[in-house]
Amino acid sequence: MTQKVAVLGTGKIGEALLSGMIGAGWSPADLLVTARRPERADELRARHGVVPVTNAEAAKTADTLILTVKPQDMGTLLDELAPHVPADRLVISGAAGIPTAFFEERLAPGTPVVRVMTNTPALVDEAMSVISAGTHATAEHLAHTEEIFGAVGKTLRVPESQQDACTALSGSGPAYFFYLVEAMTDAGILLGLPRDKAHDLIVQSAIGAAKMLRDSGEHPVKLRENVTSPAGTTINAIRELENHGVRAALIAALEAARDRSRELASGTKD
Ligand SMILES: NC(=O)C1=CN([C@@H]2O[C@H](COP(=O)(O)OP(=O)(O)OC[C@H]3O[C@@H](n4cnc5c(N)ncnc54)[C@H](O)[C@@H]3O)[C@@H](O)[C@H]2O)C=CC1
Ligand SMILES: O=C(O)[C@@H]1CCC=N1
Repeated sequence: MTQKVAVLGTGKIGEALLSGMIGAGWSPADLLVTARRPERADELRARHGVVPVTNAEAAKTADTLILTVKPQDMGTLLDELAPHVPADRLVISGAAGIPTAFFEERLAPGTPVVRVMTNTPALVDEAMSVISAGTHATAEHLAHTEEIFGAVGKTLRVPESQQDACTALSGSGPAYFFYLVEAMTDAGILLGLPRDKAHDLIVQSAIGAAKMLRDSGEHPVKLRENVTSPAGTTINAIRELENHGVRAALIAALEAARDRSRELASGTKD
């Protein structure tokens, strides 16, 4: 039997996932989508050939439901879905903060729930998706979730107690790198480079550094030491980063993101 997968609330993350799944060989005819606005549903059908349905239809028809609405919209979506979701459906949440218990309390007893935190590099099949089982999710449900999210990048299983930390690290992680690139490009302007050239230099340096981090097997400290010549340029920059507390700022920033993820657990906090 064909496995139908529905993405409910198909915004940025939902569409990235769909696109990756189709690229990995899923048939668009087996992918159902829901959207709040009819124009958005039409756009998704035109772009990907997927099948727009209502939330209730998705709940009745699909074997796997992937919920990708904002955490603050999850309670309303679940109120709408709960009467229609049979207990043998796999429900995957892609929302920040919301624990699997939130879904289990609102859906039929025994419904398997898996929580996933992915990130926007899903758009280029380089996502990091972190996966945790709820009370009733089996090894098979986790494997199916890995198959879906494996279409857009890497996956890692973690205990649900680590999800808020992972959200701070990899869920929000791309934003920190974009922020760094933005700030370093400004520095290039200060040093007299045209913006487009500064941007290209930084982006290629970021790609090179990311590949070395992933492929060299070296610790980041060693990689940084290799750049840092005695009495050279880099150590002067590093001293300024330390003087300005950048390491402490990053630690505090990620702690704040983790705390916000915890706050979102109720599914109502604006
Ligand atoms: N943007 C990011 O970097 C990441 C986001 N997430 C999580 O993914 C989820 C989605 O985030 P985005 O894609 O950025 O948001 P988004 O706002 O682009 O997409 C959410 C979509 O859900 C739709 N929606 C809301 N209520 C609905 C309903 N009842 N029925 C049908 N559609 C409904 C909205 O119209 C919107 O198109 C969030 O829970 C977020 O925490 C996870 C990892 C990374
Ligand atoms: O900022 C957010 O809440 C979402 C979750 C992780 C990345 N973006």
